[in-house]
Amino acid sequence: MSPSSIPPVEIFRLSHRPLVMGVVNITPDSFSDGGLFASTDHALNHAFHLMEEGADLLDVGGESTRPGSTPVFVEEELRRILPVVEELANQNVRVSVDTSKPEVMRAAIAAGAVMINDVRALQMPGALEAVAEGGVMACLMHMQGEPANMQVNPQYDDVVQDVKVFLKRRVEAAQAAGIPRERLVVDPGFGFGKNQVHNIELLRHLDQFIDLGVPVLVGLSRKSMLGKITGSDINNRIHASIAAALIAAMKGAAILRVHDVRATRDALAVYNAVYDRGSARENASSL
Ligand SMILES: Cn1c(SCC(=O)Nc2ccccc2)nc2c(=O)[nH]c(N)nc21
Repeated sequence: MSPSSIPPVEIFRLSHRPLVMGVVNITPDSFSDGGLFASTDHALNHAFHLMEEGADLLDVGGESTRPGSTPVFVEEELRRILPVVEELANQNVRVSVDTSKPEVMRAAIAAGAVMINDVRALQMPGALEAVAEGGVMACLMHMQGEPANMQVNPQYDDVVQDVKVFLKRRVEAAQAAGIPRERLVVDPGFGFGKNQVHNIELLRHLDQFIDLGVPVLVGLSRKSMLGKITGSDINNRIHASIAAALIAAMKGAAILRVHDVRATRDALAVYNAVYDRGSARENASSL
């Protein structure tokens, strides 16, 4: 495990690109894991497995944001994630916490989280302050509507421009709240209030987000956008996920949020070997 004593911002300066962020769901109804990780032990076992597979950091979530999911109370979300975040941070694992609630942010940061991954882009009252005071990184993601209704009838004038303008405004709001640009990451939010055409458009023009001047995080792994293209069900989307990961990498993504860490790391190693974008570590095995 790399030392987590490295300041959060260093994540992007000391490592190869794109980074691989492994997904650890601690939600009974979590989408692709079907509640396998309902307990702390299951979650920790999975987390350490993902680190062994080569994850650069993990995204720990205690509230499912699947379409139609119902919100979880603060107490329940804290009960789910804190034991996992504390143990992982103690083991020098870089942990991102997927939450929109300021109270959960503050507790997660105190427990050792180095990033807050907010699908609501720090729009909840108190969220900007929690991250600014916590001194950690933040991922600002775009979502249209709420998980309960976001897929009912998503509408955009121009999905790429509309999402880009939203993210630009959130970056500005975060900077105004005292979060420096080097602690920010943006994310178009695939599947969060987007239909198939919107999702494809966003991936095709992902490079448009680079000029926002902050790293871009992408979460495509196993999502229904890929299932619609291949006709594969949720547990058979690894090939499509790898294809999507490489497209995102070619278009400049800096972090990939994935379920299948080893497969993604291997695919990126081939990509980096050809495009020479990896760190010395990537090619060390060939010396
Ligand atoms: C927390 N979180 C999620 S959860 C949805 C999910 O994985 N669904 C899903 C997973 C597997 C299969 C089907 C759907 N997606 C993102 C993302 O794209 N970006 C950022 N930053 N955070 C995210």
